[in-house]
Amino acid sequence: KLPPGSMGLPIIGHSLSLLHAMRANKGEAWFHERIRKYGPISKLSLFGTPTVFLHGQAANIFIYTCDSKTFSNQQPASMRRVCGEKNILELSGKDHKRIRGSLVSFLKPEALKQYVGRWMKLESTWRCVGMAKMRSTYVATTDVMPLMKTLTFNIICSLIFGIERGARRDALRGLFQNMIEYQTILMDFISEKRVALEKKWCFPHQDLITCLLSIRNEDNSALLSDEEIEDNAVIIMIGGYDTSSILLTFLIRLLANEPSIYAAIVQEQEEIAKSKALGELLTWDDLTKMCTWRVAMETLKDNPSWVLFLQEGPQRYRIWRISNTKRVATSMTHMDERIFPNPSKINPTKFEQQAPAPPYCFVAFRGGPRMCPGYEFARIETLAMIHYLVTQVTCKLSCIDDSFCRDPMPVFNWGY
Ligand code: HEM
Repeated sequence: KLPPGSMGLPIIGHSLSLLHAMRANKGEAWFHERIRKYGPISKLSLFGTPTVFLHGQAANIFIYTCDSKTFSNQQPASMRRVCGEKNILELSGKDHKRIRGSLVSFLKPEALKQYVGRWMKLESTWRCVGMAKMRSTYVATTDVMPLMKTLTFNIICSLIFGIERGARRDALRGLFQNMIEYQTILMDFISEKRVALEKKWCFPHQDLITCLLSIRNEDNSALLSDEEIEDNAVIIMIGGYDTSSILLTFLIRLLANEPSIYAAIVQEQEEIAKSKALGELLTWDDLTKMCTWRVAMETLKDNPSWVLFLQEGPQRYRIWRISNTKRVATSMTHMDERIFPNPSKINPTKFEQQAPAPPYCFVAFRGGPRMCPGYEFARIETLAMIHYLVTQVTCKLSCIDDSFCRDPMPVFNWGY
């Protein structure tokens, strides 16, 4: 039996109050209040659909490991139109395993290690966006989010297409706003790279596209179709661009707000910089030594940047007898006192001092068979960026208002 009020107003349900809370960046308080009133599992009506609210480690394990008949990972129709039917988020079973295996063969640490030097040449990226010019003691914070977007876009272009500068990359950035044209240019890239591979003008692990084109079945036929490569290059661009730029923006905001954390990070990064000869690049070993990633994890704990859409599969999920379950909140475990004591206090040593969090409780990168395959790439990208940032410029907030709202991704009120 449902507690009175748990479903909200007829038709509207709780949509307006949740939207209002999210826009005011009080979404978390809204969810806490719900847990307090109705417990960790409750039913509500959101955006015209009956919805289940689940909270806790067991709920996360269930959501992240159940089969696609219970919940499918399908994205909303608008997202499907943009990313195509063959993108990894839409797939399940053998197809999901095949595509994921191909992506992971390029994104796993052993593979990334070979490219770390190339990608870590971020100084050139900084120069491209005029960062080097800002060697003063002051960065205009209104520029942080767009700047991070430019930088992460450039890096992801290097990862997917192997292009590091030039008019073609600039054109891609403009086209990314218009997906149809972007997809056309992507198909051109796939054809060009196929020819380049045949003529041995490039090597198979040069970039993501050459890697995916080179993976073969036992009979030497291609493992992935062009459509699969195209759709997954789009999803990597979307998955690895907004998320990383949002993480970096939150991290820079944190450094500007927390002088002691900032000082510790500057000290760590300057020691690494001093140990290098002039022009020597960061290495994989440098990155693994950096405690700065713990601060990034704390930032992600507070601000997960991914919205998860799940849909009920053909087999109805009977416990709650919900006919059309649409959205599930999973990151509330980050704020659970019993799992992360004093959860909203940013303390980078927390991950060091405490026993590791129980599985499926820190879920900024999800968990289980669909856990983010870009985790290691996001880690090296973030660390390299912060290394160059704190050793070259000083971060200060230039305005008092550093608030943001969720739409549903974070939108920084001072950012655009
Ligand atoms: C701070 C950075 C990042 C965060 C917080 C993040 C977070 C996530 C999360 C929560 C998921 C699960 C989505 C779901 O449940 O449907 C996911 C999936 C995924 N992410 Fe990331 N991600 C980040 C960076 C990246 C990067 C850099 C790449 C690629 C280079 C990437 C590629 C993907 C892909 C392909 C999936 C789908 C995996 C699958 O369905 O098997 N992500 N990510």
